[in-house]
Amino acid sequence: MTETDIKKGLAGVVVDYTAVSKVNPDTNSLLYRGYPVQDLAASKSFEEVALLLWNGELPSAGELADFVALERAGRALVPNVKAAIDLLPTTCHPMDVGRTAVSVMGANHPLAEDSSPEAELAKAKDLLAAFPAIVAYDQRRRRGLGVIEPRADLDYSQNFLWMTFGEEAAPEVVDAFRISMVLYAEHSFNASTFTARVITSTLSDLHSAVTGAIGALKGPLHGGANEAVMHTFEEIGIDKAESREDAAARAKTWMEAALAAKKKVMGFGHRVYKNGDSRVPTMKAALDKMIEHYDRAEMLGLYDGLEAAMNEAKAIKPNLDYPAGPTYHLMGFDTQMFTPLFIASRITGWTAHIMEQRAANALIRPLSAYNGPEQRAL
Ligand SMILES: CC(=O)SCCNC(=O)CCNC(=O)[C@H](O)C(C)(C)COP(=O)(O)OP(=O)(O)OC[C@H]1O[C@@H](n2cnc3c(N)ncnc32)[C@H](O)[C@@H]1OP(=O)(O)O
Ligand SMILES: O=C([O-])CC(=O)C(=O)O
Repeated sequence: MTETDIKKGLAGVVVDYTAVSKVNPDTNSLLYRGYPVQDLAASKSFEEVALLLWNGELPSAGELADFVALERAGRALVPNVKAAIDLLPTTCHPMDVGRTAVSVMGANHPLAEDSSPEAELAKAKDLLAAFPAIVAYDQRRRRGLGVIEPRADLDYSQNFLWMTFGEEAAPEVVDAFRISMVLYAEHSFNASTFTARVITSTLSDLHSAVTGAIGALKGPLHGGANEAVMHTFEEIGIDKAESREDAAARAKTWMEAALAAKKKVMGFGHRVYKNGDSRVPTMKAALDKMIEHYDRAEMLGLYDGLEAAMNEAKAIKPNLDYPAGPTYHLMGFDTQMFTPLFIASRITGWTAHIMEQRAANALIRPLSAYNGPEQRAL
C-alpha cells in the first residue's frame, strides 16, 4: 500500500449508497428524499420533514395526524431519565447529558433489541418526541429551575420553546426555530451519521447507534461548532448598545488576528461544500428576522465583520452552524445548549440512516496501513 492509497479522513471516498439525502457541492444544493431543503424549510413542519426522512415520502393528512398525536403523547420527561440527569453535575457539558439520556432511554425501551423496520421506526419516533424535554430541563436545572410540563395544544417547536422558557414564544421565533430544526435534520454521510451507520453495521441496536452519534456530533469540527461560534462572538465582546458598523469593524480586526495566528475559526469551512453551505442562506434569513425581532443590529455587525474578513483572507464560507449559533443565542438558549438542539433535529437523519444501513447491511471495517515496528523478538 502506498501513501496515495490512504484516504485520510475518508476525504473524497464514496462508502455506500443513500436515498435519504443528496448533497451536491457543484450546484450548492441539498435534497431530502428529492425535495430541496429550502422548499421544505419554507412550508413544512419539522414533524412532516421527519416523516419524509423516515418513510421516503411526505405524509398524508392522516399519517401526519397520527404522528402528531404520538409525538404529543411522548413528550414528558420519563422519571428514570430525569433521575439520571439529576445525578450528573451541572458543570458537565449538556452533550454528556443528551448522550446519557439516550442511553437510559434505550435501556427503558421495550423494543430495544427488536431491529425489525417497524420497531426501528417506533423507537425513532419515541426519541424525537422525548428529546426536547431533556434539553429544556437541562437548561433549566443549570439555572436552578424545575421541569415545565409539555403542552399538547402546542406543536413541536412551540412546545420545545415553552418547556425551555415557560412562556409562549412569538410566532416569528417559533418559525425561526422550526426552520433550524428542518435544516439540521439530515446531511448524508457526515461524521455523526457515519458513526451511527458503523455502529448499526455490527448489528447493534438503534439507541447505541444514536448514543455514539451524539459523541461524534459533540466535537467542534462537527456539531460543536454552533456553540463555538458563540464563544467567538463572546470573545470579541457583545455590546447591545454598539452600532452595527463598530461591531463589524471589531469583528474584522479579531478575524484578521485569528487568521494571522493560524487559528481555525469555527462555523467556517466544510468538508463537502467548498463554495458555501446550501443551508446558510435560509438560516441567515431566519437569523435576520431574529435580529430584527430582538432589535440587535450589533449582532449582525459581528456576523458580517467575521464573514467579510474570512472571505477576504481565505475565501472560506460560513457553514450552517454560523447563522444557527447567534439565532439560538437571541432566542435565549444558553451557549452550551446549542449542540443538544442539533441532536433534537438530527435524530431524524441518524435514525433514517440506521434503518437504511440495516436494510442493506455490510459490516463497516476498513483496512489500515501498518507503520509500526517490523516483527521483532521478545
Ligand atoms: C454542521 C457541520 O458539522 S458543518 C462543519 C462545522 N465545523 C466547523 O465549523 C469547524 C471549522 N471548520 C473546519 O475545521 C474545516 O473547515 C472542516 C473540518 C469543517 C472541513 O475541513 P476539511 O475539509 O478537512 O478541510 P481542511 O481542514 O483540510 O481545510 C482546508 C484548508 O482550509 C483551512 N480552513 C478550513 N476551515 C477553516 C476555518 N474554519 N478556519 C480557518 N481555516 C480553515 C484549513 O486550515 C486548510 O488550510 P491549509 O490548506 O492552508 O492548511
Ligand atoms: O456534512 C457534514 O460533514 C457536516 C454537516 O454539515 C452536517 O452534518 O450537517
